[in-house]
Amino acid sequence: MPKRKHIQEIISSGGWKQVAFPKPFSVEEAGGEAFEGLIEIEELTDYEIGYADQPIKKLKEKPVDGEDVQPSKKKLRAEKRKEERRDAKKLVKAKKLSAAVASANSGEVDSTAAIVSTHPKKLKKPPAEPEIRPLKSILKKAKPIPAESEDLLDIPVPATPDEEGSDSDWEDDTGDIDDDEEGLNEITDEGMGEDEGEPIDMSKWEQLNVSEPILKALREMKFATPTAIQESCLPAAIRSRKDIIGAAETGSGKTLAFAIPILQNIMEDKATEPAEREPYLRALIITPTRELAAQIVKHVTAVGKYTDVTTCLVVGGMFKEKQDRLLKKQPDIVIATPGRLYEHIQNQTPYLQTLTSIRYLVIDEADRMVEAGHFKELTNIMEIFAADARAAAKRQTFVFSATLAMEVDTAITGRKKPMKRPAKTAEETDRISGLYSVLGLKTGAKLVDLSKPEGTAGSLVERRLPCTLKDKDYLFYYLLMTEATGRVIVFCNSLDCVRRLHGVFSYLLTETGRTPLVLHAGMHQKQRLKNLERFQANPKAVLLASDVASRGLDIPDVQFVIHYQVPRKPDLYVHRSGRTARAFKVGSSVLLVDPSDAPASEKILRCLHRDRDFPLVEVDSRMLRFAKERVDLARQIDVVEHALRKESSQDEWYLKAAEESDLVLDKQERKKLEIQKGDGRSRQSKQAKSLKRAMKQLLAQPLRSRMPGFSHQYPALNFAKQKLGFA
Ligand SMILES: Nc1ncnc2c1ncn2[C@@H]1O[C@H](COP(=O)(O)OP(=O)(O)OP(=O)(O)O)[C@@H](O)[C@H]1O
Repeated sequence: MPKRKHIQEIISSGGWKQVAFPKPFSVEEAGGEAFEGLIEIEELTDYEIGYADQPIKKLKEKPVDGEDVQPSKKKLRAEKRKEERRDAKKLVKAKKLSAAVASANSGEVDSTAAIVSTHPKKLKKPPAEPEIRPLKSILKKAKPIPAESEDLLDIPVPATPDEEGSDSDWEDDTGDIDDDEEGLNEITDEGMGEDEGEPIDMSKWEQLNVSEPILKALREMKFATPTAIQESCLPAAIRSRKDIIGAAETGSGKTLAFAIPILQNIMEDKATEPAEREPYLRALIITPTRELAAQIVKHVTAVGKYTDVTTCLVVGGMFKEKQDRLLKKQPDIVIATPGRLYEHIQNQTPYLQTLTSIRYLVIDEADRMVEAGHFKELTNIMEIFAADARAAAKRQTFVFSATLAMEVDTAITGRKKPMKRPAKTAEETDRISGLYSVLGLKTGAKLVDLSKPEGTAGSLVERRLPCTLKDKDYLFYYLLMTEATGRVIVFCNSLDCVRRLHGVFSYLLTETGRTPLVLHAGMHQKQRLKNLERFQANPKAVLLASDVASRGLDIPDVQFVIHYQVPRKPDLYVHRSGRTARAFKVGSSVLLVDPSDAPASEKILRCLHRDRDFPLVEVDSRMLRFAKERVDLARQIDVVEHALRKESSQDEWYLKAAEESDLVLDKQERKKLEIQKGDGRSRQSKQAKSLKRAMKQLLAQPLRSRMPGFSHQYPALNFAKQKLGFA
């Protein structure tokens, strides 16, 4: 319904002028009684109307060129009339206010006062009269007033919806609306600029000394509060510039716990250094995987968006020449994997020749980085750093991981009763103290260990599904069909396992819109990144991965992690599971435990201080039957497709070899090969087609209609327990 417009005032610079009628005026014709007694009709010339929602800003005066602008007599009369009206209004308002105050003091509710409070527009006045201020603005601004200074306007009148946003003073008070006049008026009409969203209170970050450019980015990212690890690390890292050893659960924001101090400290360094100083490499962040390095670049760039700090990614699988070009731009921070970084050092890439003088060093996933036998290059790099003692003394080092404080080398046999973990100091913790010497940490480093004995994220739901090797695929698909229906990461211990699962489930999952993607170290880097992008783009995607994806990857909304094979090391279990339940969101992890996995599973429980096994996944036997039916068909398709692929590649190889050695194949041989190339005529090809048709039919049948009475609630029947004798 259109809003009725309230006329606030009419200002005229003209005068009243008689309206002439072409014929004598007739009361009857004009509408009868309403016009009785009418003598003449006059119209007001040259006026402007002010509506409640559109007040008059200023009367426009149009001076004639070369003339002094003198107000006409008519104009002066109009001004006078306007002033008289204003005075009269003020008087009425003042009386009403006095009445309101009197009634407020006496505890009575005065209806007149209520009207005043609900129509603050009527309190509007020219700026020259500050003694009458809109109630709402006063109430909003009201601070406790000492008894003796209480004045007439301190009336506790609640705001009404009508008042909301109807007064520009009120909006000025909020302090977060553009103070442009036009804008204010627009917002007044719409009511407090709802589109702007709630202002974000960043005071928690401010208390940690985070500077404005970083605050601005955090505000945009809607990160209103620091996480516990950030809260604990930032003061020591920013104010005291201490070395930091940080351990906290997966997905708890460790990246920003080092990224913010580094950005902030670099900004401060730049501000205090002579402007003419040549750019130099200030910080180095080393991570175990390329994907993680690329992700850290993104995080640092996002939070450093409003700073002048620059970054560069240096990882394997990228053209070295391109990296050389990027390094020539003299970035402030290099984020690298150890192998490629060391290659650059050996090749004497000019910008990295000043590497030892870096002020900030981060070793992310540090426990993995210093593991014996891994990252030999890192040891070499650390030796280069250690050689310059003066630079080392000035350097601030950050060492982070979710499993930094975990004792992972517990023997597989002989389950011990979990012991209460004693509090650790930096030097007491074996794994951590090892880092001191390897990474050249200074004494007095701040140890922030927020990791819990149970190791995994608090918001993670952990379960297990015992199975035989034969049933593993069925139960795996059962999970994908029933519970793990969102974005899922499936971890395997070997590349062979990843490849096999991809083969078996490729067609089946693709048909249900969940094309499985693979990620392992044996792939081209470009394909790795592409698959990760595709995984992030599909909310139902399934990623079949090796442990290259287990650490650090922060993919939003991963609903489920399935350990198709139990990891052989407990810290890997923590990291794999940590790809879900990130940033305190809920997520699930299931261990598929076949008999060969049992010892590793035991080890995990022991290391993570669990006194009982993970709870079991409940399995609905009827649903499992459908899973079996589909998986069996999928396996057949895989066998035939595999044979086809093999044949086709053999033929191609044969033809190519024949071509290269100028062998002339006779017609018959060529024909035979072409038939076998599988263009729909070969036996396997036909078989594959018919199997796929069968699969389509199977998938087209809604599960519910095939199971009368099935309610999609899983009855408490545990097929696995019963069938496999784990009950
Ligand atoms: N203060 C914050 N408020 C809200 N979200 C945050 C905050 N800090 C970080 N995050 C988000 O939380 C997620 C996890 O952060 P991050 O990747 O740094 O975790 P992590 O502790 O390094 O995990 P992992 O141990 O697996 O490497 C990211 O998406 C990050 O953007």
